[in-house]
Amino acid sequence: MNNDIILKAENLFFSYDDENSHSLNGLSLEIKRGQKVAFMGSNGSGKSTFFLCCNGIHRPSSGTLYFNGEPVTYDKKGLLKLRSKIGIVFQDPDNQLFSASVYQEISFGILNLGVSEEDAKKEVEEVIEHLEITPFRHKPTHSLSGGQKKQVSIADILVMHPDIIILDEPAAALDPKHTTMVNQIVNRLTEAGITVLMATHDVNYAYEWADEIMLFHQGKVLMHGTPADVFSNKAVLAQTNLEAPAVLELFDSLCMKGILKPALPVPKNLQTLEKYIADVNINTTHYGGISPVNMKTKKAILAVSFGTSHDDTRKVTIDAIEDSMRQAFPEYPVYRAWTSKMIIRKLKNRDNLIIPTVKEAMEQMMSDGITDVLVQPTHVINGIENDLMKEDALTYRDSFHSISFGDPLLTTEDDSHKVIAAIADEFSHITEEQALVFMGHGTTHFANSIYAALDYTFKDKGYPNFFLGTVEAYPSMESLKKMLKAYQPKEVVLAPFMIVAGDHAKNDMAGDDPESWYSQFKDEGYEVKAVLKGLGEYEGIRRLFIDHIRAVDR
Ligand SMILES: Nc1ncnc2c1ncn2[C@@H]1O[C@H](COP(=O)(O)OP(=O)(O)OP(=O)(O)O)[C@@H](O)[C@H]1O
Repeated sequence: MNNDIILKAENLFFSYDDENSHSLNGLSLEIKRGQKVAFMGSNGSGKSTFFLCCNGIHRPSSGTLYFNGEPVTYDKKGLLKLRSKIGIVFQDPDNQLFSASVYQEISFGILNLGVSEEDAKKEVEEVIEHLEITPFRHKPTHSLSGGQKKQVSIADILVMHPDIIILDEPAAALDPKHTTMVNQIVNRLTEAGITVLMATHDVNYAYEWADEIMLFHQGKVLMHGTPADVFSNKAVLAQTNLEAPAVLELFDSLCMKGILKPALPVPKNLQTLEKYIADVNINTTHYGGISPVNMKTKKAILAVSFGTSHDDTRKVTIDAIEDSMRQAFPEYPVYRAWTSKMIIRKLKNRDNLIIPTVKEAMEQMMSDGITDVLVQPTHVINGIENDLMKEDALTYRDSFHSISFGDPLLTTEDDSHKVIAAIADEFSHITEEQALVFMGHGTTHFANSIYAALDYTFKDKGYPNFFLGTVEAYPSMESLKKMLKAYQPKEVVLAPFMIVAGDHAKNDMAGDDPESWYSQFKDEGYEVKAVLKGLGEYEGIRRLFIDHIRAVDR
């Protein structure tokens, strides 16, 4: 037998009553020397019964138990040897402690082994000191606290110099302070090279402590392996009524949210997870998948737009933005994706033009061997479109080394200032007698508030005659009318606050329909002029998108 294996069970059967119900039901397992093994599984799955077979309290009806490679014989000599080398610390110390004084209790076993009183005294004193029993060593055992009794019952076993210590739920009924103390003692046992087998229902403790988990189910081992392997097997956990440890659950959900990279080593404890979180740059836009080891980086930009069916405006807006990306990043191929399925369908039917969705573009990049994706939306705000686009892209997070997201146009305060500067540049000819009124789209998403904020910032930055309203939300046409009445311009100049000058700009803003902004402002008595120029046509806006890519290109 492999010398590393200290204990081996081969097809053990054991029944308490009739032969039809087996508490051990063909149990086989191997324990490596010096390991910390957590025995887990639902109540009644056979853990304690196995332990009792290990020190001869029970004898398997069939099968063989090997200790240090030798089959265990359950005769008197065999049992004496077994009990001196494999010690059990029972769950309830009252089932174990029977001597009146602490000293008598600890020395009982070793004296029984035939060790001289003098040598026994030396051993007992050592254990008393090692396990910090000195402060209560002169108390009668019955008056000790639960934690102190546990210390003495571990001392009982430790003094025999066992090769294996079995602990049955060592922390049961202990308060947190005593649990920590017992855990520290257990750590010292393993540091001393003793093989420790522990039955526990505490998944969090077992996950962090154990080298190996033995998962019992109906009298045999259902699964064994490293804590990470066992606890990530959801089917096996469900079958044995176990929950995943909190640290794993938390790690999983932080990966799902894209906050941590799934490629990180699975954290062994909360401290490691805390470190991962501390290392996250809260402004991070990076999501990672496969390991970069030995992988050649091939980066690409994915420009994601809502889309437009108007070719004239597309050329000077979306196409122009993508062209400036190519110019700014000549080393990266630029891919296109649109988020409006309706427009994609329309172009396919009308012009037989195929525009990829985000998912299709991600697939294409995968097959082109792209390893790192810089996704740059041309969306104006961080609204629903942007959220959904990110979700779609992140479906592929495990297929790329990294996926990074540049911000939509209006994200930070600095963006607002730069957008205003770009507008001021574009409309430097606007006089005080004119009101420049922008039409934004508007949304029910909370990000809509940026429109009103920008309108406020126009004024704050010295442009009292710049106004921003939305077609679908606040600020509405009604608010604009009130504000213009207060400003009293001679002429209203309308312009879209959208990347393209498409349907909304052409119809809702500049159309002849009585409901259009053009008609409504006319009805209010203003001279009205419409400038059909999408934001994508402004050089300053295109530059801002490039800045946003640069910010996430690491
Ligand atoms: N003294 C006994 N007499 C009869 N049946 C018993 C006895 N002890 C245990 N059993 C039965 O043997 C089976 C295995 O019990 P065992 O105590 O070994 O399980 P366990 O995994 O240690 O459970 P727990 O997590 O509750 O400690 C159960 O069906 C139990 O009812």
